[in-house]
Amino acid sequence: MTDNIAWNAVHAGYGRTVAVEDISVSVAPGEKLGILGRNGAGKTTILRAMMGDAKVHRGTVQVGGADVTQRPAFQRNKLGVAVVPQTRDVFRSLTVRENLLSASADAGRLDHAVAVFPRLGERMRNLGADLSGGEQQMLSIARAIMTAPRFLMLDEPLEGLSPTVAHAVMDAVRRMVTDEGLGCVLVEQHVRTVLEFCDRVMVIERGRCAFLGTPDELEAEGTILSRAVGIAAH
Ligand SMILES: Nc1ncnc2c1ncn2[C@@H]1O[C@H](COP(=O)(O)OP(=O)(O)OP(=O)(O)O)[C@@H](O)[C@H]1O
Repeated sequence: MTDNIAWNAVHAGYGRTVAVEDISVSVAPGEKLGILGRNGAGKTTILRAMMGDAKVHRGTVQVGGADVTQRPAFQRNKLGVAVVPQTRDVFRSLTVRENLLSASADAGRLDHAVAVFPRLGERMRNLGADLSGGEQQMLSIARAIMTAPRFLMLDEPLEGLSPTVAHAVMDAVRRMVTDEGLGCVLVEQHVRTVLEFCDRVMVIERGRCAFLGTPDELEAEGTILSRAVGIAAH
């Protein structure tokens, strides 16, 4: 358990507002947790609470057994947690290479990032602004893995991507989970992708956990999916 990241009875939000309540879940190395819920349910806030970007009113967040609730945001990254935000974290005026090296100057990590996303290797001298949406998403994920995280949290990484590119992105993440033991938290609107990719799924409904279990258990429940996510189970 001490290798995990964990949310322990977390109430979190912005200023005095509480956006999520009583969230408890942990993710082990090599595990894939999906978070589903309607728009505004609180999914991003759960990721932000882990990164120190949302205020934790009650409860604690832990990385590798250490309570990081009161620690500054940059320290969470140092401890091995990275997030790929929904906004795609890419500098448009820098080349792909400069984008990667701005996340970490470690040239060895550059080789790793290109091995994960060979397409970026062909675009090293292109500006971030000149990349396709799919390439920008690959670069955003590649920037996150430059810091050699043990846990990667992805916020709606497939938004706006074609099915082929979405497949390539998820394949790359899957390889890192399998080959490197990366722990993964995936917030995604593509419900089928979450059910197929993840070992466990948490469903958030109006800021609270409505379900936590395996994809099979969730599909068996049926009504939660249609109520909290808006799709039929089958
Ligand atoms: N910076 C902020 N300041 C104040 N309230 C915020 C802020 N960010 C989000 N909220 C509010 O917190 C609640 C949860 O938002 P959150 O972004 O976590 O939901 P979400 O499930 O990720 O939604 P979406 O699927 O639309 O991205 C919403 O009511 C939202 O309006």
